[in-house]
Amino acid sequence: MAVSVILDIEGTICPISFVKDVLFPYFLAQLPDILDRYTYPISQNSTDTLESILAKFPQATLVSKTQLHSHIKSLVDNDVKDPVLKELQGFVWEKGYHEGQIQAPLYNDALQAIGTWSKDPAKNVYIYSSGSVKAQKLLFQYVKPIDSTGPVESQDINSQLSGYFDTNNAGPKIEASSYLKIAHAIGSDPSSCVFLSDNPKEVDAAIAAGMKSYLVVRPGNAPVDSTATKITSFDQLSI
Ligand SMILES: CSCCC(=O)C(=O)COP(=O)(O)O
Ligand SMILES: [Mg+2]
Repeated sequence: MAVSVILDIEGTICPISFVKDVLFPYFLAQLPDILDRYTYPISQNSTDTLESILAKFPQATLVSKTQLHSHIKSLVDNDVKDPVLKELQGFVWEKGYHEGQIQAPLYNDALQAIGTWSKDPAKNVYIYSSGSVKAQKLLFQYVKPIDSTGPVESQDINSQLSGYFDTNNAGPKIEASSYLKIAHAIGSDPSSCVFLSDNPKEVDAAIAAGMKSYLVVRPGNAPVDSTATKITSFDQLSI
């Protein structure tokens, strides 16, 4: 039976430091200029893509640039996996990736395994991240091996992936129902799915849905208390 491998991103295939030290600071640096483009309160009927995303933040925060900035910054500072923030971040990071300021460092074992699995007719690789589908596609368009030094040409590995899931199209990552939804969407029985993540609550939710799931432990990840089977490299998997 075909195996569907479903991968988390941050802390699983790329370091948390890439998100915290590169993506988030880039986003926060762009934010004041982006908020300057609009008049306040933010319109609920705008045809402008970014303004229509901003309009989804709580109404009370839309009254002034200062209040909206402070709300968004607090979500980022506290690493809140807020779907509206994640949608906005995808659009803001786009410029950084396209202009060559951002490249995504992927762990070598993950990069190699994705390449190998994608060539195997009995395996498909999917992504399930809190980052929006737009942000996921950008990240996989501008990949570099984690150990590369100096400027390297980005690799676009989107063709190796069979589908993308986020909290908008699948639901919260710590609920079993989201994993059942993904299995249904990709036409796989949960028992044929393997989910890999650094978050024990996500691993537990996938197992509760009937999937196999492993906790990925990477350098820089916070210590976790979990009874789930742990791996430190995708090389340790036999799937
Ligand atoms: C692909 S978007 C960048 C990462 C991000 O914003 C995020 O929240 C990642 O969370 P994950 O579910 O992949 O741990
Ligand atoms: Mg993660």
